[in-house]
Amino acid sequence: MSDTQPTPNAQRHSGDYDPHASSLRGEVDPGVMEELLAVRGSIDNIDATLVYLLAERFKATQRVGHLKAEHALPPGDPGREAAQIARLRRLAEDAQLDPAFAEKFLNFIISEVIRHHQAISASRAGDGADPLT
Ligand SMILES: C=C(O[C@@H]1C=C(C(=O)O)C=C[C@H]1O)C(=O)O
Repeated sequence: MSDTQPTPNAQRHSGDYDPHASSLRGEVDPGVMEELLAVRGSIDNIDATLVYLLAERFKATQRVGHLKAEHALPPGDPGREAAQIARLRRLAEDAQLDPAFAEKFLNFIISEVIRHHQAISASRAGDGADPLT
């Protein structure tokens, strides 16, 4: 990359991350290690993308949290969640991803979102609780 090009966020904020860090050094054939590192480069790119996607999703759900608190709506919406989970399970099947994993992953995220919504609502109610935002 030339000096005049802006550095992508993923590289700018990677700190002292060593993409070659491994406990396998010296134990693996150098050719195998080379291939492993090439694949790990893709894994690192995917992980960085996941972080950015999750950050955007949480920005959106925080807006929903404030809207719900403002209008005294409950933090969770089980009807919406059931529809989301059914949809994600179908998408996972199409993508050859384990649907049970997709469901568990979405439930994990949603439970964190609901926790945030509860905190937003509590802080609006003036009970001194810190919002998790
Ligand atoms: C974001 C919302 O709040 C909760 C979180 C959801 C999510 O993370 O997708 C979905 C439903 C709600 O339980 C919402 O109601 O849309």
